[in-house]
Amino acid sequence: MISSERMAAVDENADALGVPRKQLMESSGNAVARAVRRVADPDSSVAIVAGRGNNGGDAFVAARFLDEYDPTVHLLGRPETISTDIARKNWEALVAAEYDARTVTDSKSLELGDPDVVVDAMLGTGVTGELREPEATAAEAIDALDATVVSVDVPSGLDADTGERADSAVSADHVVTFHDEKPGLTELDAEVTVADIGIPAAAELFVGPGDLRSVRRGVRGGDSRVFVIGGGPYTGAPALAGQAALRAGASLSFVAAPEKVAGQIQGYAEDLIVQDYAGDHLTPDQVDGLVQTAHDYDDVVVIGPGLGDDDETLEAARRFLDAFEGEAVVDADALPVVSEVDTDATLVCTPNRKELAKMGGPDVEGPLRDARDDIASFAADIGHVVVAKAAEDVVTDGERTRIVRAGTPAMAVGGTGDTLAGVIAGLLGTQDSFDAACAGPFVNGLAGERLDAERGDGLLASDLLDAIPRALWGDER
Ligand SMILES: NC(=O)C1=CN([C@@H]2O[C@H](COP(=O)(O)OP(=O)(O)OC[C@H]3O[C@@H](n4cnc5c(N)ncnc54)[C@H](O)[C@@H]3O)[C@@H](O)[C@H]2O)[C@H](O)CC1
Ligand SMILES: [K+]
Repeated sequence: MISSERMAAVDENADALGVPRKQLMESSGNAVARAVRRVADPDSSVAIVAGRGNNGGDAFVAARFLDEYDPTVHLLGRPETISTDIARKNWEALVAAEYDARTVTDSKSLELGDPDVVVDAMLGTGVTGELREPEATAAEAIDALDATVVSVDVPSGLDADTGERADSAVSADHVVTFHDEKPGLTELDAEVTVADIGIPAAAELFVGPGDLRSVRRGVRGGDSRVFVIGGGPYTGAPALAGQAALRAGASLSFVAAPEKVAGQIQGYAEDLIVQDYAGDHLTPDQVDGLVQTAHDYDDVVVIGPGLGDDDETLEAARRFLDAFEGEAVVDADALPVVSEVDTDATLVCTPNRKELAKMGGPDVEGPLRDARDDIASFAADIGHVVVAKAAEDVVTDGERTRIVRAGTPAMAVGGTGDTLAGVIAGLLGTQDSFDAACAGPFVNGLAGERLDAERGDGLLASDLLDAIPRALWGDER
């Protein structure tokens, strides 16, 4: 089962892996032609009714695989209004090859005749709202025919995710959908075929540029604040995490740190708002105040960077996680307490392989990706998202598991885990925790790749900070 949003991301990931959409369209069209052949007799007449998007594009391809039926193709609109170049190229190929390809500029001139089979390729996952003209009249004309209706991807007018039907949605006898079942088709009274269109499994397993589409929309539309609880023996880590969160879209970034080091942390970056508490390390008596602040301001918390593992500090981290009910990234020294608390918070844990074992997860020798099932069952046990960090990261919420290949050996330097924790936190405020956990290491890794390409080795974690926005936004703005 796959949602339209995820389908679009997987399409884009396939493209990035070298399987372009035009190739997918060719496979889609071929699958539609096979379905027509299954329901048609050798002397059947076939009419194709196509819209102006890729749904129509699939049918233009199908026409080329149905030569023996000499199909009539009706494009609902002028060719210059075809909305994608891959669909337009397939239309132009039909015209150049002298198929019976007709353009219908007004619904009254739609002449379907009396075909035995109709291919409904007006609207697929791009449909929005009630059917407009000429699709609405065309849908009624299709339903009025005594023909077998084969719908491309979804019956036109049906929402692929919810199954909601627009008033004049097409009633299909058969549906050929692509790559995976669509939630909106489960209750449909029609024969549904799921056609494999050659999308590599890697397009779903490896986080890719397609996974950033929804993340960008979220960041653009959102407004999140991050609250780093870190610092003590170390001062750089909370500063890197706090700045990385801003670079990934957080609007404000606070750091709560012991007064002994607060000034030093503030000194790293004026962009951080550093709040100090008494002493030189986190102690349990600070916890209530920190929880109150985090709840009052609905902050995404990052707990752990540079915190230190003093017994009192670990007890404080335990109490914080016990009481906190929001979203938090847990990193570094705070990780071992996660499996000791029963928290209502939504956590994203970011252990490296040593920390993974230390927090009760699998003790993995080789590549983490080979142990992804064990890591997934650990995530399911603790009920939180786990980002197990290595050359290739494993991200899992216990059900879904993705691998992040982005990054370079140059990133094996102190502090890149802190920027990662900050990037995830910066995204968490506006994303589902699993999506933020997948996008975070991908963006952090892309930033490292770009810097490595530009400068070669000697990369510093602090160099990543201003490369994060470009990695997140790509050439989109
Ligand atoms: N991996 C895959 O699943 C692949 C799917 N393919 C096919 O692509 C379509 C989705 O194509 P898209 O261009 O995004 O949108 P549509 O063709 O569904 O429709 C957009 C088209 O229709 C117009 N429109 C939208 N709403 C309405 C309305 N209510 N009334 C009238 N017209 C409407 C809009 O203006 C656009 O022009 C998917 O379903 C698959 O069939 C790829 O071909 C291969 C990979
Ligand atoms: K359709």
